[in-house]
Amino acid sequence: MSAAPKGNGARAARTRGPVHVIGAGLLGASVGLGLRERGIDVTLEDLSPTTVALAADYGAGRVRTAADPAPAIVIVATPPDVAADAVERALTSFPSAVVTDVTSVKLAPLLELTRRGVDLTNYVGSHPMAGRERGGAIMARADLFVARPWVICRDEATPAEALTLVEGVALDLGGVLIEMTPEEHDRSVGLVSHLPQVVSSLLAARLVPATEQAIGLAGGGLRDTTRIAASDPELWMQILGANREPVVELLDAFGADIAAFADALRDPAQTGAKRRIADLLAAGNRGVGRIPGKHGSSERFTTITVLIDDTPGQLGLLLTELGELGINMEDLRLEHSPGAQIGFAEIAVLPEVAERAITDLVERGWRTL
Ligand SMILES: NC(=O)C1=CN([C@@H]2O[C@H](COP(=O)(O)OP(=O)(O)OC[C@H]3O[C@@H](n4cnc5c(N)ncnc54)[C@H](O)[C@@H]3O)[C@@H](O)[C@H]2O)C=CC1
Ligand SMILES: O=C(O)C(=O)Cc1ccc(O)cc1
Repeated sequence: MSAAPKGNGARAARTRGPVHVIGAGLLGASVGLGLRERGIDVTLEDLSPTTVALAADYGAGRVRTAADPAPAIVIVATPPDVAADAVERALTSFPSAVVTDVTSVKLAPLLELTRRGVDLTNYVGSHPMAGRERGGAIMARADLFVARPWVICRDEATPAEALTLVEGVALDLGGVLIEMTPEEHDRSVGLVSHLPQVVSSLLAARLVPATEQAIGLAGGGLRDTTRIAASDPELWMQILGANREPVVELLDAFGADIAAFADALRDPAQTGAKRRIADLLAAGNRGVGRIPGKHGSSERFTTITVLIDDTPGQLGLLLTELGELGINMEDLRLEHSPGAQIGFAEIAVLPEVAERAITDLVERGWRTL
């Protein structure tokens, strides 16, 4: 658990409670923590009494009792395979409330609710594109949604007041609103979230039989491409199962790319093989250039790498000296060299100050890469 950054509370909250959260794990408790920081009354419910008590202990809200007034808004944050059940139950139990859910897939729960004939006037599906590898209330953070996209799936029948309530919660939590149809949403997350999860997991699975010696050589490249392989297999089985059509299509296309790449590499002497390899690698450059940075895709940063002794105080000293030099640090990442008392501080700065930053740091005795 961690506190929200200062400043999110400067603007008056849009949301009027009580807000009721069903499913007090990572997403539910993070919603609760963020809203509580804005002073909004939050009640919690979970299948697990221990989880709900834990989330309440952390300050994500209070456990709902029969004496509580009806909520104005209900947020369903259960696993995907019970999301439709929980939404239906919420709409029935709290007929005056607007109900949203944060499920990672949007079409399957909607189709299931429609198939059951549930009146969906008060339901607006949504999905914050923010998460962590590990679930559970213990991993929750009030600032999880800050500056992250929050997809809202409304349709022409959605009442304006219902939309305003759901958007208000997303904005109060620092999210950036994006409107999409459930189909657009599922195809988009298939590409930017679900395919990467499968690729990362399969890549990391290749490491299982590797020797200790080979693993010992691992660096940033492997870490970057396998971070999300640490995600919860049960949750991902549900997400992938609920979005299987777009994901299978993407996997087939990706498999064809891999096969084409391997064919070209197998016989690089054949005419055009080198060009095919270069074209695929260059397309990767263009693709990665399209991923939005924290200031949007148009402004990207230059990373400078500074070697630091892996001893207390060194990083603090580096940051102080950067401040003295008037260099604004946009992002920071730390890497440790296995087996050596040395670390690498990767500092993102504006491209126009990168050269000066390196010169000035070297002048002060720092080693850069
Ligand atoms: N983990 C992530 O990175 C993200 C997850 N999501 C979505 O958020 C939802 C929740 O995911 P997490 O918070 O990661 O999972 P989690 O496992 O941390 O929390 C889910 C909670 O729901 C509870 N629960 C299960 N069935 C329930 C029921 N019928 N009624 C009440 N509570 C019930 C569980 O006991 C658990 O505490 C999922 O639908 C997921 O697709 C959305 C964005 C990111
Ligand atoms: O790690 C990341 O890149 C994420 O953003 C995690 C994530 C996982 C599942 C979601 O439905 C949304 C976001």
